Amino acid sequence: MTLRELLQLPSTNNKPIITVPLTLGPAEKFGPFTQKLQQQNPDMVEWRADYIADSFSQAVMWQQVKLGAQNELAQKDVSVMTEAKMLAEIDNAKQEFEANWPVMNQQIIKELIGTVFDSIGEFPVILTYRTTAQGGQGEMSAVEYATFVVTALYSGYPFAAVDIEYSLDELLRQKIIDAAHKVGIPVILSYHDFNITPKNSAAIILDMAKQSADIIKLAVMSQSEKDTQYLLDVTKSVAASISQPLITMSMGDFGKRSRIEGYHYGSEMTFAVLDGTRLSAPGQLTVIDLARAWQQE
Ligand SMILES: O=C1C[C@@](O)(C(=O)O)C[C@@H](O)[C@@H]1O
Repeated sequence: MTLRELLQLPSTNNKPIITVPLTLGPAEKFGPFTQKLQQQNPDMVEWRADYIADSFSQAVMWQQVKLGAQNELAQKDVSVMTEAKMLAEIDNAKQEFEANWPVMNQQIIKELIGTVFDSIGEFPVILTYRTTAQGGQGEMSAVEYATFVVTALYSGYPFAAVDIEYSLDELLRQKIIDAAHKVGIPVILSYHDFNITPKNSAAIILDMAKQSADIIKLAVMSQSEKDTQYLLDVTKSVAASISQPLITMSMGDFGKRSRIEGYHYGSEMTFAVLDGTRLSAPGQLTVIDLARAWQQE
């Protein structure tokens, strides 16, 4: 089965799936992104939740509640004794907040996802949260991260796929895979190396293909034309020998070629940006650049 078929995307040409990362933070508006998205019309959007979700974490939300209560108190004209008593009460309220957090967290995550789906309309969405250790922006612990992703999967919103990193703790990884499969969402198992192109890239892909994931992705840093050609050759040599669709790319300037030509070697998706300022990985081209390069093939 091709990746297009698996993700139920219409097939308009023989080109790979173009996915645009959505990397908006909490203070940013969706409008300009949505407008460009509709103009440029890629196949999919990858919601990089790590750019925004931490702003709604338990610690951040408690700080907001606490600050609100403290500000209210500061405006009241109360004695030192009363103030001390009320401050102690705020601290007690923390326990109540913690007890209520799981339900609040579910509601917050659902609202956040609702905003994303409302903003990008009909475009299929890949859910990705990547921690700083995995090359992303997220600061959640592995457990918080897994809770976030599983909650998002169970939110009822129809994600087209979920992306998880191969380096994630195996038990947590399986928990996410099981949750995704329960609600019929395909899993992209990803491997990133932001420094080099590992010499054993083929073995890494074959190893990942043994896991119960539906799509395999490898993104590695290219430091030379040779690295990029190696990655393309590896892609060609393993794409047919694994049962899942494969996505590969060389990151960095040397790797740009792989984002254009990868599909000739068996990579079925390429990531591109709507404008040159919002890269989610080094070396990404714009959708317009990609189209131009394909016209010249
Ligand atoms: O895994 C990938 C590929 C990527 O790292 C790239 O190099 O284009 C960009 C990420 O947003 C995405 O999750």
